[in-house]
Amino acid sequence: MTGDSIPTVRETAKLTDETEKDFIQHAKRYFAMYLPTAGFEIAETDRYSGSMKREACIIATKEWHVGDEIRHCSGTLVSLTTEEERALEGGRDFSIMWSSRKDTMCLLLGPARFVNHDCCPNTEFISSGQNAIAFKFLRDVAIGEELTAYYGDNYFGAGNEECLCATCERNKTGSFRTEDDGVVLKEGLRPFVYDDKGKLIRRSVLRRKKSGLLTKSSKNKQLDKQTEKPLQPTTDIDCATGSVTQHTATTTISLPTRAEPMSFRTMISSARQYNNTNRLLNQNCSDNNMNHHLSSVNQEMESSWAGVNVVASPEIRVEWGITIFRRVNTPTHQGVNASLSNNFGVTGQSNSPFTPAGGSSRMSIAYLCSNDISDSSSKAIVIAGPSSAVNTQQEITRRCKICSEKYSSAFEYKERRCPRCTRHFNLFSIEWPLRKTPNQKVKAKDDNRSKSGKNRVEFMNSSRRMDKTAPSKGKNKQTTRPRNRNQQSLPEPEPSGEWEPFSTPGFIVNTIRYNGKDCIPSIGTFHLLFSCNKNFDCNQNNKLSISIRIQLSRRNNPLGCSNRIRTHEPDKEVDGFPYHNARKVIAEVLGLDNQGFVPIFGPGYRSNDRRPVIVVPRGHVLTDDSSESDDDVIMSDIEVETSSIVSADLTSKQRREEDGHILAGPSKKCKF
Ligand SMILES: C[S@@+](CC[C@H](N)C(=O)[O-])C[C@H]1O[C@@H](n2cnc3c(N)ncnc32)[C@H](O)[C@@H]1O
Repeated sequence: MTGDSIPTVRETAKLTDETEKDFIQHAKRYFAMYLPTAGFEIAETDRYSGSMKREACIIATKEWHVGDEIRHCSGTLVSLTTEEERALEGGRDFSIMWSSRKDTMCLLLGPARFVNHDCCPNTEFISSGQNAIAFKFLRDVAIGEELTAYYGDNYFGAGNEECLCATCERNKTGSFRTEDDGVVLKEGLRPFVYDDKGKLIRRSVLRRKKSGLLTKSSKNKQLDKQTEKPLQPTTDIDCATGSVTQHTATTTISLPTRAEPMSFRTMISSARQYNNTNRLLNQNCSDNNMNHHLSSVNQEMESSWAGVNVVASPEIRVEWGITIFRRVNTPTHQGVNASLSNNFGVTGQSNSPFTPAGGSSRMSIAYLCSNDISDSSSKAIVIAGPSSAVNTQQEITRRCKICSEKYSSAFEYKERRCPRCTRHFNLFSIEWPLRKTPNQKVKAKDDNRSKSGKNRVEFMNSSRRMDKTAPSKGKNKQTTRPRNRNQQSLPEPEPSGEWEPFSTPGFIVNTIRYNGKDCIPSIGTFHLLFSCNKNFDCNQNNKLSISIRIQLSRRNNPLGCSNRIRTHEPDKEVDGFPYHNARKVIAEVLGLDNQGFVPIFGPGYRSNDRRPVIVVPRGHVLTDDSSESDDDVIMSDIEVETSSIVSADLTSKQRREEDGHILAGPSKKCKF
């Protein structure tokens, strides 16, 4: 450590009284996801991107009932200037909403922004303080069910014609309607087809192409906010029968004039605007029908899986519960592929780089495609239907012993657990979807760690924890070693392929102090990033201010990806650490042994390989007092010393070479 005084994040990031408060509040919004009472988690889905890439969604981790409010899944609305709106238009997918209250376009930020739209949603937006929103349940929701809300009548094109929600699928509305595109779509398939060049394309895009509506230039046209048109008729869909009734509403909203039909970001009515529709919709949403639908979907999945074998290349890219790889499949097997579980999402053409449907340049898509799918040199994975002669070299499909979902054995880290349940276990030391409440000591089952009696997590305050743990040995990171050198966990497959350019300037965290002790991250490089909302997220008042991420480089990343340290040569020491269990290593490094540190990833979740992580002592974060969630997270005990990153936009190769070395600019320290 150098220097005595440690500037705070406030100083480093030039926060004012106002923005510092907002900043912390916003960080807490994300941290609240990890409270035992949160009742939801961010998961992944391929529903809204046609199995070509993944998007985030929110799923319930506990049962919710009509009228319940889910306060921890919150978000804030930040007004956008016209310039900002334009800037966002071209590129990344933020949740742009029209707020009638503010009378302006806004960004919805915070975990709430991962709630997807459904025409028959199970939640509705509710106000949760000034500029903040949360959700109220309109139906009972079971564990594992996706939480959805109604964005508006024209969010996904006029009358939501491009909507991909489960209700539209069931009712053959939105993107699932078949009547006017001349493409025969088999029952059960997603609304994606192959175009003349053999590329997989969204049906609505094909339709527009054919009708001459979609031209290159039209894609880039800016939103013309000036044009006011009457709100499209409100549509009531009977979730059960699919019958549609239209009502005319009196409110006006802005509609774009661009030639490209209104697409995702084009139009959202405010939370208030959809309420009437929503109420009507929900009168028609019967749980029985839903359940019936769900069970038929399950059956469909089940039958699609029967006889399906998967042949994987030896090089499979594994990220935190997500495997992304190039795959090949034939159109004749679309039906099978479309029904596969989350781990098998991508459909593409053999030997041809994949082009995202609709030319979308949304962030999540860009990441996934450029990482994996467009890399034509990467090895392919073949999904073959029942009739094919298949080779079951490496992978077999398994059913998770915890959640019963099917997954590929290639993604298995712990015995018979799917990636999601593994991740959950790594985070919370208890099986999905449970979370321990403070003072609850749960013995981990079926896990090596419980056998050794180690790694049981107790919740306690920091003073008790510090009493119990041995002081950190040595100040130098190179000399800090874990106590248990015998601890081993399964090595993971190394990711293949290039890393993405890393474009967010920020800081390298050289040291971490916890409760005044030197806690030097010996493994990997911590990047404390102060990024503006154009990149990830922002707080509610200062639109271009910071969000916090301590990001770990992927190589040697103790917390990112699968929660294990990646070594190129498993079982060898990395900076003096011989084993792979990241959480344990961090705990060791921080002198906290097995008391539990929680890797937290927050803003930017979707950019899968940029897992923003902050290390927060579990005892601090996971209090059970949801009414005072703002005070739950105490970051002040963690101090970090940073160097500014002098170079941005590194290529993956540069990044690999320069990690932690050349990049280091002037050294700074900050304290939360
Ligand atoms: C507020 S975000 C929701 C979170 C999003 N899935 C993500 O990963 O960022 C809105 C975006 O999600 C996708 N989305 C959500 N609901 C959808 C639906 N019913 N149909 C099509 N796309 C949807 C669209 O890409 C939309 O722009």
